[in-house]
Amino acid sequence: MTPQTSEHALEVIDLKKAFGGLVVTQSVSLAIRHGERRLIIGPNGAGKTTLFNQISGDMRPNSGQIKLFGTDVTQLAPYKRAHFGLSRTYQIITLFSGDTLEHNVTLGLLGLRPSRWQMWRPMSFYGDLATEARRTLDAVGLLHLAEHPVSDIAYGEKRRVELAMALAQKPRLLLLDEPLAGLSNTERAQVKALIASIPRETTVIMIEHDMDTALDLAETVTLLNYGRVIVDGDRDTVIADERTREVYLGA
Ligand SMILES: Nc1ncnc2c1ncn2[C@@H]1O[C@H](COP(=O)(O)OP(=O)(O)OP(=O)(O)O)[C@@H](O)[C@H]1O
Repeated sequence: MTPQTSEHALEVIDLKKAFGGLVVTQSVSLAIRHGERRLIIGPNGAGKTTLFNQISGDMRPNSGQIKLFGTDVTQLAPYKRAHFGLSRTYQIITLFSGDTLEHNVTLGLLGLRPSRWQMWRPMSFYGDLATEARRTLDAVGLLHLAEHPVSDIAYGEKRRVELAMALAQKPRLLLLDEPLAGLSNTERAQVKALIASIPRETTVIMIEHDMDTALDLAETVTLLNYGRVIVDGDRDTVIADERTREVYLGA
């Protein structure tokens, strides 16, 4: 398939998804430009993660279309979408806790390679990947912990490892699912700075409940409720909108 050019990094067109009788994505359409910083907000259960799952290919919609950089990827498996430059983090940390940070990042990088991880092979076999993994850890200020098991490090540090793994793939489109959840103020500031430093070549879509922090990072905002887009547009307009206050801020 030849990737097409488009002014949009992502287009979601009339997407629908139901779990049995529960409709969680109701005719959702979105258009996100190259380099845009989009925040997705909405109450618990609004369907934010389910929308991400469909964009990443972890879940298939019942109907509708998803286009990455102008190419319809609706029927493609997640790893094929990754080839278009899509990368994501999950709401729940997905690292292997018994393994070292370096090993985890190496595994993440390996996801892009045709070869597969062989447990009996020494790390040195994956020389270039291990070097890249260490560079990745250095970029998020965690190189000194490279040899430590993930179970030894703080929650905020795990979040940074996860983010670093996603960034190491040099994504063109990055989906961040609640990257600030459960962090202390210090950790929040660190992760926020890391997100702010993501280059413009990467389009960023972020789900986040912590509006105080996340709004600074966003240019545009989409408010979801009961699986529907309620308000969509530039940040200040969405925040000032009556419907946002009704749904999200409870005013
Ligand atoms: N695999 C599934 N099977 C059945 N129902 C599901 C499944 N995944 C999500 N749901 C339901 O879909 C609805 C939307 O869930 P989703 O996690 O997308 O919401 P959310 O906006 O991300 O919420 P939160 O802010 O709490 O993370 C919820 O009612 C949830 O229980």
